[in-house]
Amino acid sequence: MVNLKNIMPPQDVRCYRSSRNLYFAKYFCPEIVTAEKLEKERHIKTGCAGFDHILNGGFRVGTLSEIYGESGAGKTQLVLQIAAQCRKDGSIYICTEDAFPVKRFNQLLEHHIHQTSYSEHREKIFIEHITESQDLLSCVRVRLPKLLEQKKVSVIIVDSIAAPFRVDVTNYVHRAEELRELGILLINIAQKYGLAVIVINQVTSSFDEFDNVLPSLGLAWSNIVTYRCMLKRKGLEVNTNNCNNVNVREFILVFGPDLQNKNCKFIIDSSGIKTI
Ligand SMILES: Nc1ncnc2c1ncn2[C@@H]1O[C@H](COP(=O)(O)OP(=O)(O)OP(=O)(O)O)[C@@H](O)[C@H]1O
Repeated sequence: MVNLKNIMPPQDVRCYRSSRNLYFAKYFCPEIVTAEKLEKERHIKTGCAGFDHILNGGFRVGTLSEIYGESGAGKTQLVLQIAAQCRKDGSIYICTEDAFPVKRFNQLLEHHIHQTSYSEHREKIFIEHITESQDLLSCVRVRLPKLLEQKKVSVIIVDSIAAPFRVDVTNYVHRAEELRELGILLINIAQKYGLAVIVINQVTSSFDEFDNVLPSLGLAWSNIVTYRCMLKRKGLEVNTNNCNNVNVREFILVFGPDLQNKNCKFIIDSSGIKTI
C-alpha cells in the first residue's frame, strides 16, 4: 500500500494555485453530464449483483456518488468491497476518521481476489489519512492529479466526506464554498481520468416525512452529488436457509439522473455484502 504524501505536486497545478483567476478557470467549469454521455460511460462494480442491478451496472465513471446512512449500516463495508474487487486498475482510499481497516480489507480480498494475485492487488490501493478540510482540498488539488498522471486508478473513495467539515463549524458560508470546490475538483478528476468518485457521508439528527435520517452537509453538498444511495439497518430477521436470526439492512437508490429509485435488502458476512 502506498502513502500519497510521497507524491509531489505537478508544476502546472502549483502555477494555477498562485493565480486565483486561472485556478477558477481550470477547476470551476466542469463539463455538463448529459444522459447520452452517461450511457457510454463504464461502471465500477460493487461486488454485489443486487446493487449493480439497481445501479444499472455499478457506480458510473465520471461521476461523484454518495453513500450515506446511520452508524453500522455497512457504508465502509461497501466501499471496501468496491476497492477489493477493482482487479485491473488501482484505487485511492482517503480515510478522514479511523485508520484504514486493513484486516477487513484483507478478509474481503481473500473472497474477491484469487490467492496468486493477492499481494499484487494490495500494491494497487493508495491510502491517505486526512482529518482537516484544507488538507483534503490540497490533496485533491495537488497530490491526486500527480498520482493519476502516473498510475491508472478506477475509483477514488473518501471515507467520510463529512468528518473534516463537521469539526468546529462556525462559518457555514466558508464551509459551503470549500465543499463546492472539493466536489467540483473531484468531478473534474473523475471525468479527466475516467474514474468513479464514491464518498461516504454521515447523517444528521433530522428525519424526512418517511422517518428516514437525512444526509449531513446540507444543500450546498447535495447539489454536487450525481448519485445518492442510502444504507439502512432494518433489524433482525429469520434467515429461511439456516433458521438463524440475521441482521438485515437495506440499500436504497435515493436519486440518480438516469435511474429509477429502487431498493433491496442485504446482509453482511465475512465474504462481504449479499442481497437477500
Ligand atoms: N466480517 C463480518 N462478518 C459479519 N458482519 C460484519 C463483518 N464485517 C462487518 N460486519 C457488519 O458490518 C457492520 C459495520 O459496518 P460498517 O463499519 O461498514 O458500518 P458503517 O456504516 O461504515 O458505520 P460507521 O458510520 O460507524 O463507520 C458491523 O456492525 C457488522 O455487523
